[in-house]
Amino acid sequence: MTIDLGRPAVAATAVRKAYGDHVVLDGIDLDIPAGSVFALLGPNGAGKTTVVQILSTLIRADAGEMRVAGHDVVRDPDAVRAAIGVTGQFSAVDGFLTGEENLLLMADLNRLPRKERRQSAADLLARLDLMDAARKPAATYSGGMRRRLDLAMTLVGRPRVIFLDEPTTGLDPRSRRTMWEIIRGLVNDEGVTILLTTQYLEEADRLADRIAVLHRGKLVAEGSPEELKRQVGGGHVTLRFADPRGYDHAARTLDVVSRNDEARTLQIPSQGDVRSLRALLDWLDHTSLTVDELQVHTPDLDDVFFALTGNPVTEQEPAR
Ligand SMILES: Nc1ncnc2c1ncn2[C@@H]1O[C@H](COP(=O)(O)OP(=O)(O)OP(=O)(O)O)[C@@H](O)[C@H]1O
Repeated sequence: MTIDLGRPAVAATAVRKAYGDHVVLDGIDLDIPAGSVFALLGPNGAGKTTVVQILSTLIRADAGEMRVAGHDVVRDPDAVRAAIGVTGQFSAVDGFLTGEENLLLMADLNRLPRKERRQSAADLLARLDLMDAARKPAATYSGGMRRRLDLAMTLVGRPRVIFLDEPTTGLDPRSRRTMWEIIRGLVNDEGVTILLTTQYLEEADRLADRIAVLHRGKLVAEGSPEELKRQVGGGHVTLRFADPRGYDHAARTLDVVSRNDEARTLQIPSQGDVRSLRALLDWLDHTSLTVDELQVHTPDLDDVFFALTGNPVTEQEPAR
């Protein structure tokens, strides 16, 4: 597999798409270096799937220049299709076939040499943690297993650029973590480029080298996870105190972002990292204050949207 590290795997400028007078994408620019993970973050209806559909040649933009894996999306869609893999919210998995049969079928469709097909299927089943279920019908798979099989099917064609549309939406935390490990492994081991869409800041944070936030048809922020979190802030620890004296003392001494005198709770800014939590716990120990409850709140999509747009997350009404 060729790895063109540093060269853009996806380069798009001024991409526009409207449905009637619904402007879904209002001039979007993307520049994704090969061998990196890029996360497009936004709530329901923000236009994330539309971006994936346009870049993967499934639908046409109204305007804009787009190149994927070096090929022009409009003028050379076949070359783009040959270089990419897409897994979306609607899976290509056939429930009547076993995991292995689904992969062999895909190998067939991708015209893999006959003697490589079984090996390719076996390798992918191992890599995607599906060995135990290889001979079971996909209809019996859990949501996480189905997503992994779907991704395995995409990998049969050895794509250089992979679009993952909300790869973990609806999965339980354990399946989500397994998926994250697999995605990160793909980038580290094979140098593929991944554009993933997500509604979860935590997912973008864990996986992406760069994150862009989509809001009302425009990218309202772009940067590394650290840059974005710095911009957003929003992390805090909530402390609930057992008695009013302790509460008053803490309220006077700590750096408090908000307080609720009735519930005797204080919110202290914190990114939730071990060092600042330890410092806070040490201080509580030292002062012998009794805390009934401690809750850590790490920034999420709500915080991102509030910080960047002044609006809470709602289903996105596209620009008109
Ligand atoms: N074929 C279509 N005809 C009309 N409107 C459409 C069509 N496809 C998408 N839209 C609208 O475009 C907007 C963006 O949709 P899109 O699916 O790209 O959002 P999304 O960010 O992927 O959201 P979700 O997380 O719900 O998938 C929505 O308002 C949607 O209703």
